[in-house]
Amino acid sequence: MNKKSVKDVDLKGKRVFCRVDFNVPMKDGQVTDETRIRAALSTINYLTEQGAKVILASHLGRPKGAVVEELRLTPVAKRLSELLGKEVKKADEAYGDSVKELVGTMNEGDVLLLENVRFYAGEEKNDPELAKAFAELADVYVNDAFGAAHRAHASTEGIAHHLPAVSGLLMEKELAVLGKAMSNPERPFTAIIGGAKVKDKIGVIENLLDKVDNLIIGGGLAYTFVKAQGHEIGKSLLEEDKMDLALSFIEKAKEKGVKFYMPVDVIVSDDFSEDANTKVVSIEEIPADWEALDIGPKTAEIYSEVIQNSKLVIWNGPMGVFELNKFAGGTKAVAEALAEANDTYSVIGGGDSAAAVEKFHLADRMSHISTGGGASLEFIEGKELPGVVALNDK
Ligand SMILES: Nc1ncnc2c1ncn2[C@@H]1O[C@H](COP(=O)(O)OP(=O)(O)O)[C@@H](O)[C@H]1O
Ligand SMILES: O=C(OP(=O)(O)O)[C@H](O)COP(=O)(O)O
Repeated sequence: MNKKSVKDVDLKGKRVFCRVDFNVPMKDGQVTDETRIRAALSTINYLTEQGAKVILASHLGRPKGAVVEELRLTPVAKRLSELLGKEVKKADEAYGDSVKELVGTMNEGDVLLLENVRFYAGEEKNDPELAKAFAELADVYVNDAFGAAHRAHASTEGIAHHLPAVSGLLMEKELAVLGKAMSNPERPFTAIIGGAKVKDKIGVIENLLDKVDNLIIGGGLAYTFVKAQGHEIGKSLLEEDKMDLALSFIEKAKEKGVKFYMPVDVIVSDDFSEDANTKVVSIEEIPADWEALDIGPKTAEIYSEVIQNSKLVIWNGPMGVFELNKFAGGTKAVAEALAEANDTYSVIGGGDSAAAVEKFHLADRMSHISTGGGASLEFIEGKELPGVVALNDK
């Protein structure tokens, strides 16, 4: 990476404003998935070991510029403190005199977590005044929030214009892993794109066709392609205005010699529920009143074989509605194939894909689970991430 990292600056005794992505799932005031907190530990430990005074900042949820009690970061500070094995002070604000006072009492190696930066309207607007107010708290800015790097906000972008600005270790790792995957991929290189956000993912497919050897389409995304080829898809997910684009991708794949895999069979259902009637049908035989909610067993077998024969696989988006056990088989088969493919480097991106892998207890058998869904997609699409662009060049 051509951006400076925490390893390139002197941190001893410095006040460091470190933006992290602690946007974690919570229930009844408890953190229910701490993946993102754990992922930030290496940077936080590095900063404290170097003798920095560590001021952490994060958003949580989408409070839209107002204080929302359930979105305070207090439970996160508690969990972080347990994981670090040391006290983490928690501020009730994210800038201003009370925070300055707290920072003034910090010793080298101390850790302070600011309040949710999205309690202030200026955060998402990238208000220069708020960016300046954040910057006044510190001597150095570190961005370790890969999951929010696609947002140009006051704490992810604006602040970087006021202080020496470097990446954290997680940010560096995410960019290195994804950068390697996209620029110098081991081959055969396979991308698996599924899920339900058809609009968001169309751009990714276009860019991927220039890079991959195999492109596998699954999940709700598949049926726009199936319909575009003239087949009945019943009530399956469809983005009608993307059908021409879908066809153009199939053509582009042919021109580029990319093998394009689509489901050959699917599990159809007469209702979107666990007690619905289901059956396996070939892709040409989806009944008009039914909805395809998972790939079928033949498709799962074909996809698994492609995975086993790949050296690098990027997977974003489940193959079916894995939240319901009846439609989890395709996603599970893909996750298992990735887990068993020992020679395959596997990169999982996207909140639901990561959750699926967790659900099947296969997370530790993947090579890299990205902390960013939207961010990893935008990176793979070839877009520049504002939170990275704003950092100092090496
Ligand atoms: N055939 C399908 N029909 C409807 N929804 C689907 C289908 N396959 C997968 N999904 C849904 O897609 C959602 C995940 O999509 P998406 O948000 O695009 O993935 P990710 O978060 O991994 O990027 C899941 O909730 C899953 O139930
Ligand atoms: O959870 C996040 O994004 P993701 O679900 O795409 O991984 C990030 O914390 C960014 O959050 P945002 O999409 O509210 O800006």
